[in-house]
Amino acid sequence: MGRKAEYSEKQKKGPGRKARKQGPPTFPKKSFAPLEVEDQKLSHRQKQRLVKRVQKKVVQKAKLKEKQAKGKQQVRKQKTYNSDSEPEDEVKKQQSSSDEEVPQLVPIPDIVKQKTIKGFTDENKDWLKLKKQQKKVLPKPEHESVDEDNSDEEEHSVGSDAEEDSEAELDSDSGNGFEADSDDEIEEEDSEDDGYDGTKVGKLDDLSDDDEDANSDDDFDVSDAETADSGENASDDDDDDDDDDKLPIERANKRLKKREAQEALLAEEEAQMAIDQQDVFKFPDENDEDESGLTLQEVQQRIKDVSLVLSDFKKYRQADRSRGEYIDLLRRDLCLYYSYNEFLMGKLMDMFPLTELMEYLEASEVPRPLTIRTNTLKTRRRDLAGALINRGVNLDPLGKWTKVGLVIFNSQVPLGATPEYLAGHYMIQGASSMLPVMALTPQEKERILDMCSAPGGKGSHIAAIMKNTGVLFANDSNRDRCNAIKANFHRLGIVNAVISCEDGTKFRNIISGFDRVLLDAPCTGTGVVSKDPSVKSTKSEVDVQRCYNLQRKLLLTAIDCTDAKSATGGYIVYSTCSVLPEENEWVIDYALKKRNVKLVPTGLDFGVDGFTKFRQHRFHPSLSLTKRYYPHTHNMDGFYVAKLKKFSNTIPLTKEQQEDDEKQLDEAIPTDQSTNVSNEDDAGAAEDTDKSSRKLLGKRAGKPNLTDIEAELKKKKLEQSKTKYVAKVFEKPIKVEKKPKANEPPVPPNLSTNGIQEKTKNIIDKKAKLKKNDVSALHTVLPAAVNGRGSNDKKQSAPAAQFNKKPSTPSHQYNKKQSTPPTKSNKGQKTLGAQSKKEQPAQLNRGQSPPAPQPKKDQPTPTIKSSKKELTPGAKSKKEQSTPSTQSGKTSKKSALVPKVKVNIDDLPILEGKPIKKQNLKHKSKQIGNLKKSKSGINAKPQTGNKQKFKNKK
Ligand SMILES: C[S@@+](CC[C@H](N)C(=O)[O-])C[C@H]1O[C@@H](n2cnc3c(N)ncnc32)[C@H](O)[C@@H]1O
Repeated sequence: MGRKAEYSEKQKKGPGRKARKQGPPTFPKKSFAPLEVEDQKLSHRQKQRLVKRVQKKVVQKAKLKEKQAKGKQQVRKQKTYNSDSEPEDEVKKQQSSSDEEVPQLVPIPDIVKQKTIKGFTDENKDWLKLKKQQKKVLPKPEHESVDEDNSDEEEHSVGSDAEEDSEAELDSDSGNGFEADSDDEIEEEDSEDDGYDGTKVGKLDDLSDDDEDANSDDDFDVSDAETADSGENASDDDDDDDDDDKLPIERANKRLKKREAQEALLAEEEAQMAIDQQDVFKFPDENDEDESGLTLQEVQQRIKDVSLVLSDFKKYRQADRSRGEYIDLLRRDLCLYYSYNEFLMGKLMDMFPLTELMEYLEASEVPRPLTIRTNTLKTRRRDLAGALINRGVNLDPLGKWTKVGLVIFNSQVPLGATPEYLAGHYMIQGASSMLPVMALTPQEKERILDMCSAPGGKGSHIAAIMKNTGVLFANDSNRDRCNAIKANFHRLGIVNAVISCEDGTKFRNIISGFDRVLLDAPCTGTGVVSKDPSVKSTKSEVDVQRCYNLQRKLLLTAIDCTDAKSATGGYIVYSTCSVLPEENEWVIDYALKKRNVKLVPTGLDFGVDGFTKFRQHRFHPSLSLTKRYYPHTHNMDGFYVAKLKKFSNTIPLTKEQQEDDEKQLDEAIPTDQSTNVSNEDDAGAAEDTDKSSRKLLGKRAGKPNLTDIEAELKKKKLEQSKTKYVAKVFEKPIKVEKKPKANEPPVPPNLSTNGIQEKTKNIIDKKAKLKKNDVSALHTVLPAAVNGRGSNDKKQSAPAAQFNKKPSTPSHQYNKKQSTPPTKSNKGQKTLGAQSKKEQPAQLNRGQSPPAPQPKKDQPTPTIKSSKKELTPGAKSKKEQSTPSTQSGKTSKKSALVPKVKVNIDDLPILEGKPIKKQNLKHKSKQIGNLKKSKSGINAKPQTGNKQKFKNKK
């Protein structure tokens, strides 16, 4: 029958050398467990080791138990603090899980490599080590060195029958289904040896549980010693097992961390106790005069303290102090610390919760990042960025929300003077300024109005999106700022724009039917405090009132200028750089009530929703569609954007209602206050207010309307300024203050006689005629004014008029002033009045326009000529009359006694007070020169001539 077939499978040889090379070794602990099962397969040596190991294990476990029993109580205490101290099983688990990491953490020392080169020549030389030296190394106290050397030795011992052993282990592995390869098994063997040899191994040798147990025996001693040394409590014992596989430095580190954690915990407890126990914050005494001597740090500390009290008022309050008192104190301190006025700080405190307020205030102290907008009419952002980077500008795209914005981190060149800037490749513009235009979503070929456009940042953005098609109307009421629009549009290559300089509130009478309107309204600028810190201390309630009234007027006009039936648009975007609800939500809420518009989403996917309520006020719920931007949340200036859609061109109000609205806006009184006024005052007073407000409207057309409060304030200011003015410059004339009866125009004292008044009137008439450039009339007029009182009249009445109107300084106002008085009186003035009437639709702007001052400029030239020709003969009489004028109505007799020169010098201060005209000044300085000469007795004759010239000229 032959021999029986041998079916028992041959032992698997396992992966060959090539396979061994692959992958890093892994050492799951279980792969070493089922040794009993595979007992028969163990080599003799292995069996010996196993026996040893089991013996040692028993001894070591007994020791361990003993130790644990001792330190149990202390360990428990420490467990709460020490997350690392865990039961033995867990420790083992941890160790086994950390096993895999160990080989990576501990590199094979060079010594080992050298040794392996000696002992082994195959690919295993890297990890197989000679065992010979083991005995020499064992006595070494240092764990690390022992570890290293040990490993070498044991590797060597394993290495001697590496192939066999590994194969045996692999078999066992395959039987258990674990993944360890032959290398792992060999390592395991080595580690076991280490354990038995009682050496501390810090790397591969620690991988098995048995080894840990074995090693822990020695380690206990060591760690005990260490614990004793460091004075640490017994809780460390728990970690000893865990620590076994760690280097001393790691163990020290662990202890340090533990200690730190404990200390932190204690500190926290202490702080909490201090808070709980402290007699919190002592409210400063009102009579305490140390207040003024507080340092900034002390103020800051007090802000913190009061904030703490307010955060848990019941707990920390001082019994006799109300919340209001704390809030007041906080407001004062915040004002002091951040340099705000109380009004604005109060507004901000109303808007933000305390913590957010602090963030807002802090953020407002820091300037926002510098940003630029690519002008897509001329370049692409990528190209621009490249060009600027080449110039040493460090930049980045501004954000995902914009395709044209770049943020500048730093620059070696001034960004307002690079060739790219000059070529119009970009506009320096705040990030927030791009938002309203994005919300407007301009379309090509549309008709768009930018109602308050200067200096043209947003306007030029609109034009760029329109790709220079359609028409952009860029309007601003300020002529100087209009020039800035012009300059920017030129630079940026905008060719589809019409720039106008009109009062926005009147724009509906000029042109309407726009597809879209952007109203970037004038505001208090409370959102741009970091740019203009003066806002913090200068803005008052009056400013806010004035702004929001103007804003409401402008918004209604913007809506009226929009065509609801526009095929592509019918949208209005309203924006401000203010964070105050009065200038934002209130304005929109007002427009929602007064016009056929509704709020639509802005299309901006970030920003805080607008308020639907603010303190006791409630707004239309759709106001949540509007967006707010803050420096502390969006790292951009405080800003507000709302988008309205006009759904009907009809105005849902009767004409009367509209007029009422207009009136109301012109009165510029917030509803609450107006009711107060009407309640408090009688009907007559109310009427008066009405009239005055209408007056204001007339005078101030095109300018922000004044509230009653504002008017009052202005009055006060005016009076103050008068006093100042009088004291400093016009002491003499004002002293004379013999004001004519109420209805009469003020007449200077020296002209108080009827005849002189008549002559004055005549002069005014004639001069009005002169403005018609009637030179022939001039020659007839001037002889009539020969006595020069006309000029004196002007001298004194002009300043009077001037300081009455002085507080409103802008040039357009000045021009207006010039045109206003003539309308009140005679014919010549009527002509002027007619002129000004013609110009009225754009009063502000026209007022600013150069033609208005021209007649005055022209005036002196012919006067001088004529004075030369015709006035010289009457010089004497002039002197006689003009002299007393300076002596404030005293008799001509006295004046006759006064030396001529002195009189004229006395006149000089009056000249100083006149409106500054360059021409006048020139002549005056000449005159002064001459007069001084004459005073010194030189050239007496020409002096009179000069003086007359001077007077006539005036
Ligand atoms: C916030 S700025 C406009 C900034 C501009 N949109 C930009 O992006 O460059 C407000 C402008 O409104 C102008 N303004 C003030 N009152 C106005 C009025 N009644 N009509 C038209 N413009 C007015 C101011 O001259 C100022 O230039």
